[in-house]
Amino acid sequence: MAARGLFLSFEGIDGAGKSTHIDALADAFRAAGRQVTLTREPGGTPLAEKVRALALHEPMDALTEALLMFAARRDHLQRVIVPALARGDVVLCDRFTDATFAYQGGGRGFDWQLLSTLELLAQDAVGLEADFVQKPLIQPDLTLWFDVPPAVAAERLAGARVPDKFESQPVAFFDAVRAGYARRAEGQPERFARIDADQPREAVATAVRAALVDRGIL
Ligand SMILES: Nc1ncnc2c1ncn2[C@@H]1O[C@H](COP(=O)(O)OP(=O)(O)O)[C@@H](O)[C@H]1O
Ligand SMILES: Cc1cn([C@H]2C[C@H](O)[C@@H](COP(=O)(O)OP(=O)(O)O)O2)c(=O)[nH]c1=O
Repeated sequence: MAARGLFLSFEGIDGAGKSTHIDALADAFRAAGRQVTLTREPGGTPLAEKVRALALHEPMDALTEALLMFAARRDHLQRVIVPALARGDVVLCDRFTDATFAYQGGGRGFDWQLLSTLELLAQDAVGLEADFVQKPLIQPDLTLWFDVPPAVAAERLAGARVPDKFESQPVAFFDAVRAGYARRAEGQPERFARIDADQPREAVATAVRAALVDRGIL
């Protein structure tokens, strides 16, 4: 029988350094004999990638943004994440629902309770043919939160790439996004591993591995 699927998400403000560590982690899981599905949000399916292009570049109000994120997420769950977990893959997802709470909730100030309602609707296992999922709400097994002061992240991003709609926000926006992540982590401490990302790359990589080893995942 295939190993049980494992769902890991990677979170943090833009420039925290999460993308830097995902490929190495994928290699570590493959070396341990696991099949890996690497994916991202918003995105991961043709439909969701179209939503990504809109959400990252078009101005819109926070409700429209939140609805688009959850619509993209449901398509992503149906077409990629749930089938991969059913096969027994390790799913490494660059951002998931915590980003909606942090960016649309924390950053843009959208109603937290309403986001929780949308989360229940979009991630309801019923209708996703996920018989193997015991919980009604599909969530990552573990979320690695790369936590870094916004000023440090901004310095890393300066000149690194052309900023999208979110990346060009002021530091105060990212203070609010970071507070959104902290609120989510406080609410679900067993699902979150906070990684101190304000360290050199090697130290961050060591902290990431330690978080997985401590939980018996690697
Ligand atoms: N620990 C680190 N110290 C300094 N720079 C880093 C560190 N980790 C990543 N970077 C650099 O910071 C930038 C943003 O990293 P990236 O992994 O793309 O962040 P994210 O995916 O969280 O937005 C990249 O140029 C990357 O090379
Ligand atoms: C998943 C998600 C991302 N976002 C934002 C956070 C990021 O600024 C942006 C895209 O994330 P990301 O893939 O990290 O950007 P990049 O490829 O440039 O590293 O979308 C939301 O606002 N809400 C969401 O639900």
